[in-house]
Amino acid sequence: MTDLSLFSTEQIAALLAALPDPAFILTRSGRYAAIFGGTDSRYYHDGSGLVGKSIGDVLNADKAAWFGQQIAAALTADRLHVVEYALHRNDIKGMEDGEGPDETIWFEGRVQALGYPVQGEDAVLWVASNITASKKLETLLRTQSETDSLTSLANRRKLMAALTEHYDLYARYKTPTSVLIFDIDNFKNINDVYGHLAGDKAIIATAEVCRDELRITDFPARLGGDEFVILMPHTSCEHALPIAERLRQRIADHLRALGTLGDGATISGGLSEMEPDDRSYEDVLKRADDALYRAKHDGRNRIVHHC
Ligand SMILES: Nc1nc2c(ncn2[C@@H]2O[C@H](COP(=O)(O)OP(=O)(O)OP(=O)(O)O)[C@@H](O)[C@H]2O)c(=O)[nH]1
Repeated sequence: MTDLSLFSTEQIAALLAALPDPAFILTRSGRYAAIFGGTDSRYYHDGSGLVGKSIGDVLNADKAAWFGQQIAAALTADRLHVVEYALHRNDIKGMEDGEGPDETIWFEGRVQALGYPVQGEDAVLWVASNITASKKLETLLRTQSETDSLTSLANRRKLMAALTEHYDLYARYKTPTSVLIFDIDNFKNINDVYGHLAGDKAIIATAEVCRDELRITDFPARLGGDEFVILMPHTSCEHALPIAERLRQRIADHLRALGTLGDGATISGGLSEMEPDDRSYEDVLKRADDALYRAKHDGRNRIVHHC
C-alpha cells in the first residue's frame, strides 16, 4: 500500500486530475458528485461542467435509465462491474440537432462501489475508457471473417451460423424454411476457355443477381468455388420453387449479357426444405445437394426439388 503521507493533499489532487481516463464519482440517484482526470484530449472533452448535475440532466431517458441500472448493479455486486456502452449524439440532451460527432463512441466502464457515502448517498467510481478504435477493428474483423471477399456475400462460416439459427427456429416453431444449393454449369470449362478472370466475373455477376432478385429476408451465401446456397426463411419448398426457377433464368440471362463467356452459362440447382425428422440443418443441405446432383445428372440447366 502506498504511504499517502509522502504526498501533500495538493499533490494527490494534481495526481487525480492527471489521470488520462475520466473517473466519475456517481451517486446512487445518478448525480455526478465529482470528476477526476480525463486529460487524454484525443478521446475526452472536459467533463468538469457535469459536476452537480444528474445523469438525467445530461442523457436522454433510455440511456439515463441504463446508467442508473449499472450504478445499482455495481453497488450490489461487491466487485468490479465492467460494462461496454455506446454513446451517440442522439443520447445526449441538446445535441440532437446535428451537434457533436456523427460517429458512435464506444466506452468500457469499470464501475466500483465505494465503501462510504458521498454527499449522503451510496456512490460508485466509474472509470470510462474510450474503446472506439478497438471496437471498429473488432467489427471490421468480424465482417471480414463472415464475408466472401470476391462477391461480398456471406461466406460458408456465416452461412453455417445462419443455417444453425434457422434450424433451431424451425425445430421450435415449424416455420417453413427452404434451402437452394446451385452451381454454375461446366464452370471448369469456362475458366479453361475464357480465363480465370472471366470465371471470377461470372461468379460476381451470379452474386449480383442473387442480391437483386431475392427478398431482403432471404439469405444468399457463397459456399465456395462456383457453389451458392440460398436460405429462404418463411418459405415452403412449393413457394421456393418458382423463386429458384426465376433465379435460374435471370442468372443465365445475366451471364449471357456479360458477353465474356461466349454463349453464356447456366446454373443447376437442388431445392429442399426443413422436415420434422431432420436432426440438424445438415439433413436439408444433404437433400438439396442430392437434388443438385440429380439436376447435373439429368442434363444441367434445371432445378430439381425434393419437396
Ligand atoms: N474463376 C474462379 N474459378 C474458381 C474459383 N473457385 C473455384 N473455381 C474453379 O471452379 C471449378 C469448379 O468446377 P466444378 O464445380 O467442380 O465443376 P463444373 O465444371 O462446374 O461442372 P459441373 O458443376 O458438373 O457443371 C474448378 O475448376 C475450380 O478451380 C474462383 O474463385 N474463381
